[in-house]
Amino acid sequence: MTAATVSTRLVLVAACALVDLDGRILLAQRPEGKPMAGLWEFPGGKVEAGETPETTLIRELAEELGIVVKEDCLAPLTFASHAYENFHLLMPLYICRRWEGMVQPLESQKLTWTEPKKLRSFPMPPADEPLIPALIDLL
Ligand SMILES: Nc1nc2c([nH]c(=O)n2[C@H]2C[C@H](O)[C@@H](COP(=O)(O)OP(=O)(O)OP(=O)(O)O)O2)c(=O)[nH]1
Repeated sequence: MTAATVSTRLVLVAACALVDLDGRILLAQRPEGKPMAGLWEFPGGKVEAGETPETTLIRELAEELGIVVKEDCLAPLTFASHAYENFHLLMPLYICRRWEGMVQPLESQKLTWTEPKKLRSFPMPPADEPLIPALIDLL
């Protein structure tokens, strides 16, 4: 089997950098018991059958944070393409500056708002590190 035919599972995850009025970004800590527990990530989740990345984010942001986001408030910024051991992650990253409701940790996850230039002080999944310069440039 050549490298080109080795099968790897492609997992599509939609993620969102929520940006507040001070230009800070929301990170959520992955809970104990999950892979990469303790690392800080952008809210989001796997795109399920029948969903678009935008509808996934609208669902996940409501479930995880209790906020209502409209599709036209989700702006694509960049994406991650990263080979994990068991799957290949393809993760579009959106920016959202406008939502309804107060951000709450509905899944008992720790949340933090951080300035873009301090993002590197939070341990993040390896797929996320290449995304940081795009956020610093934008904000
Ligand atoms: N939401 C999010 N997921 C990320 C980021 N970076 C990164 O590598 N991931 C990975 C972690 C997971 O393997 C996958 C997200 O899927 P998920 O949140 O539905 O998966 P999970 O492991 O928490 O839980 P499960 O649904 O598989 O039980 O993408 C990120 O910044 N945000």
